[in-house]
Amino acid sequence: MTDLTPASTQPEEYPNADYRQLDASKLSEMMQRYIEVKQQYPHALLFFRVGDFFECFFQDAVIIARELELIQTTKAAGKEVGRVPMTGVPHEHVYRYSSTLLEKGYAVVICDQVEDAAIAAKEKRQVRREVTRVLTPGTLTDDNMLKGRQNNYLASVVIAGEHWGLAYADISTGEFLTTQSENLEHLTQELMRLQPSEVLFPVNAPDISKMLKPGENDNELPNCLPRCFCYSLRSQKSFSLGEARPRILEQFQLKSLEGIGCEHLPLSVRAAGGLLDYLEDTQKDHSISLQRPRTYTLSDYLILDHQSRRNLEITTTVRDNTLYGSLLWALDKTNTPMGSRALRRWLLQPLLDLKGIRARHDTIEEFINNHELRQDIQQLLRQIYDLERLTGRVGNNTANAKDLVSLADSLSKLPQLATLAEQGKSPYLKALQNIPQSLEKIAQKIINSLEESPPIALKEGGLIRSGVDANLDEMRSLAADDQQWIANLEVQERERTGIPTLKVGFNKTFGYYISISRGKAELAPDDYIRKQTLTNEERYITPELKEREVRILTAQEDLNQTEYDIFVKLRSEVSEYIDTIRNVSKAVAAIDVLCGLAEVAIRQSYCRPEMIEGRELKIVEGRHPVVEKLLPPGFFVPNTAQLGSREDQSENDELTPYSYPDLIILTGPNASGKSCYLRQIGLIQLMAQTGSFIPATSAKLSLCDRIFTRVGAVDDLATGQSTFMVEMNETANILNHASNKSLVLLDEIGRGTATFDGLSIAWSVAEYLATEIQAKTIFATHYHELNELASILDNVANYQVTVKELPDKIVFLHQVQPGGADKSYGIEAGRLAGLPDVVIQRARQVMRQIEQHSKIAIGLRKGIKKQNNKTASMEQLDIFETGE
Ligand SMILES: Nc1ncnc2c1ncn2[C@@H]1O[C@H](COP(=O)(O)OP(=O)(O)OP(=O)(O)O)[C@@H](O)[C@H]1O
Repeated sequence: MTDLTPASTQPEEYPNADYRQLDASKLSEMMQRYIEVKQQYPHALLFFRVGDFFECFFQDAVIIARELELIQTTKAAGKEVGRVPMTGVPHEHVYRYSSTLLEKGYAVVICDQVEDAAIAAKEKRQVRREVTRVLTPGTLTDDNMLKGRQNNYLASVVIAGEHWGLAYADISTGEFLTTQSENLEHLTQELMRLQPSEVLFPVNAPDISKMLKPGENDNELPNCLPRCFCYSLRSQKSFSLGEARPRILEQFQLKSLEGIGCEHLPLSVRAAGGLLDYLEDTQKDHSISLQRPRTYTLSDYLILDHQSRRNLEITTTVRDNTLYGSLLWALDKTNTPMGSRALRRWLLQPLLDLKGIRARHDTIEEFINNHELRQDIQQLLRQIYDLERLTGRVGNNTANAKDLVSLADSLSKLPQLATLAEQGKSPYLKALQNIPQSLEKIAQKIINSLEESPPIALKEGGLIRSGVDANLDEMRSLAADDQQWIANLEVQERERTGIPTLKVGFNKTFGYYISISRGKAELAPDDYIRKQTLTNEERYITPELKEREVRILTAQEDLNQTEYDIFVKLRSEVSEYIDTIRNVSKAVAAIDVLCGLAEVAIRQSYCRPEMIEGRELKIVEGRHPVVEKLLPPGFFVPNTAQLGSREDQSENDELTPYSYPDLIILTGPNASGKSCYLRQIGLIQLMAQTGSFIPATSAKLSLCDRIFTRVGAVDDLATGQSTFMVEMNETANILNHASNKSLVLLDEIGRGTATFDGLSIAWSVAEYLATEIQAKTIFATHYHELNELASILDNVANYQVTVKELPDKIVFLHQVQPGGADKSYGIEAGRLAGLPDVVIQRARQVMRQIEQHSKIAIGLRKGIKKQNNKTASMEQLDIFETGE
C-alpha cells in the first residue's frame, strides 16, 4: 500500500468533509468505491473518473478547490448521508491540474474508468474503476508535466551519524546516480545543487509515508535536509541493506555491486534501494526502466556551495529567480532539450581534471574553426527530438505511437550525424562516429510499421500501416467488404423504395439505420422496422442491417485490438535498445552543448583559456558574460586580473608592474563595478572548468578546487538570522574550507555591524586568507584602512575601480587599476542623492575629525612604520595602539 501525504489534510469545517466520520455502508455504491481507493492512498489527492469528469470528494474536494481556485460544490452521496463536498475537472485536463498540485507538493492518484461505461450501464452496475497512475513530484514522465530544459530529480537520502548516502534518478530520462560521503553540510550542498522535486527519507515514526510540502517542517527531518524541498517519508525497511542490496542486484541483473562502484558504500546502496522500492510502489503498471546506477564522488568536481552558486547567478538570478539574466541564459545556444539539460548539469558540476576540460575546449575549437561542420551538425540537431525522454517513455511502457515515430525520425538522423562527426578529431566527435547499425534498423522498422502521423490514442486504430501483418490486412479487407455493403445499401434501397432522399446513417446509441423523411414514411417497405421518430424523419433498421452492424462493430473492435497488440509488441522490441539509445543520447547532448558554446564563443568573442598546472590565474581583459550581453555593444569595460603566482614577473609582462598577489584589496565608490569584477572572475573560472571558452582576450588558468563567494547578504528571514549573522556564517564556512587552490570572492565583509567591529573582522579575515590559507582572494571593501595590509604582506596588492570626478557628478570609468582608492565617495554619493547641504557639510567635518584622531588611523600609521620590512606576523602588528 502506498501512502503519500499532502501536508494539510486537517478536516476543515465543511459538512461531511471527513469520510471517516460517515457510515460507509450508507454511502452510494460509487462513493463506497471512492472510499475504498481513498483508504489505500489516504495521503494523496484522489481524482475519480465520473463520465467526462474527474471528481474529488470530501476533504480532497476542499483542498483541490482551494489550491486550484475551482468552484467547490456538493454531490449526493447516499440517501441517508446527504450531500458531500465535490470539486471536478474535465477529464482531458486532469494532468494539467495535477501538475499544479504536484508543484505545490501534493501527490495525486488517478482512478480511471477501465471499461466501456455503456457495457456497465447495460448490465446495470457501476463501471469498473481502478488506480491507473500515482503521480508524485519526483516520478513524472509525461512531457506536458515536465520542464523540457531541466531534469526532474527524485532523490533518496540515508543518514548515519555524520555519514550519509544519496541516490538520485530522473525517471523521465533513466539517469540514476549514487554517492556516499561524510559531513552533513556536504549533503545539504549536494541537495541544493540537484534541486530535486522530491526527496525520500526513511523514518521510524508511525505516520511513515506521508509527504511534506516545501517549507513544511517535521520533527523527523534532520536540520541538514533543506526545507525547500518536498519530502516523502518512507519506512526504514526498504532502506535497510538487507532489502536494498538484493533489490538493486535483481533489478539490474547483477552478481555484485562492484561493477557499479558501490559494493563498499553501504549508505549509497541503502539510498538507491529505497528509491527503487518507492518506484515499485508508485508506478504500478508503468515499470520504470532506470540505467544502472553510476557511483560518483563529490571531490571529482569543483565544489560550489549553494550560496556561491546563487551569488554567481548560474541558473537563476538572485533578484527575481529567473533564467533571464543568469549564466545559463547567456550560454544556452543548444538545439535540443537534452543539450540544454546537459549544459545546466555541466555548469553546476564543473570539472577538476585538466584532460576532461581540454577535451571540451578542443571540441569547441574544432567547431569554431570549422563553421560548416558546426552549422551542419546544428541543422541536424534541430531535427532530433528529446531522445532521452522518448526512450524513458518506451521503457515505462507509456510511449504512444507518436512517440515511437518521433523516436524513429530522430534515430534515423544519427547516421548523418555520424558521417559529419567523422570530419572531426575531438573525443566528443569520435563518440558520435560509431552509431550502432541496430538503431538504424529499429528506426526503419518503426517507420515501416507505424502510420506517418498516428493518433495519440492507442486503442482506436489508425496506428499500423497495411502490409505489416497479414492477419491485420485480412481483417481490414473483410471490414472493407462490410463497409462497402453499407455504402451500396443506400443506392440499393433508394432504387427499391423509389425515395431519392433515403439515407443510411450511424450513431453511437442506435448503430446503423435507414432514414426516410416523414413525408415519405408511408413508402417504407414492410421489412423496415421503425426504431426512432424525429421531427422530420423516421429511422428504421432491417434484420440484415443489424446483422452486418454486429459484424462491423465486432470487426472494428478486433481490428483496434490487433493494431494495439502489434504496437505493444513493437514498443517492447524497441525497449531492448534503451541502453544503446541512452548512450548515444548522451553523446548527442554533449555535442549539442559544445556546438552551442562554440556559437556563443564566436558571437561574443570569447577566447580559449590556457589551462595550466599550479595556482596561477591570469585573465587579460576579462568581461562579465551576462552584464556585457545586457549592455549595448562596446559599453562593457574589460578588466584584467592576476592572482596566485609567487614567481617573479618577467620583464616583458604586458600587464602590470605588480607581482601576482594571492589577495587583492579592491576599493572604489559605490556602483563603480566592484561586485561585477568579482563575479566576472568567478564566472570566468567556472566557465573554464565547465569546458567553455571565456569572455576575455586571453587567459591562463589553473584549476580551482572550490569557488567561494560572499556577496552582500540580506536578512535570512526564513531562519530568523540577521544580515550580520548570515555574513559571519558564510565567512566562517569559507575560512574553514578554503585551500590555496580555492578562489575566494568577498564583497564587503563586516558591513553589517559597528564600524570598528566590522573593520577589525574584515582585517583579520583578509589577513588570515592571505597568510594562513593563501587562497586566491579578491576582497572588495569600503574600508580603505585595509589598503595598509599590502604594505605589510607581500602577497597582498591593492586595486581600485576608478572614477572621474567632475564638479557636479562622478563619472564611472569601471576600470580596475593598481592602487588603493585614497578617499571614500560615500559622502559624495549622499550629496548626489540629494541629502541636505548641512548634512553633507557636517558629515565632511566629522570625517576629517575621525581621520585625524581615530585610534585606528593612528594605530595603522604607527604599526606600518614599525613593520616596513614587510614580513609582519599577525602578533607583531598592533594597529590598535592608543593614539596620542
Ligand atoms: N566593467 C564594466 N563595464 C561597464 N559597466 C559596468 C562594469 N562594471 C560594472 N558596470 C555597471 O555598473 C553597475 C554597478 O556595478 P557594481 O554593482 O559591480 O558596483 P559596486 O562597486 O559593487 O557597487 P557597491 O559598492 O554599491 O556594491 C553594474 O550594474 C553595471 O551595469
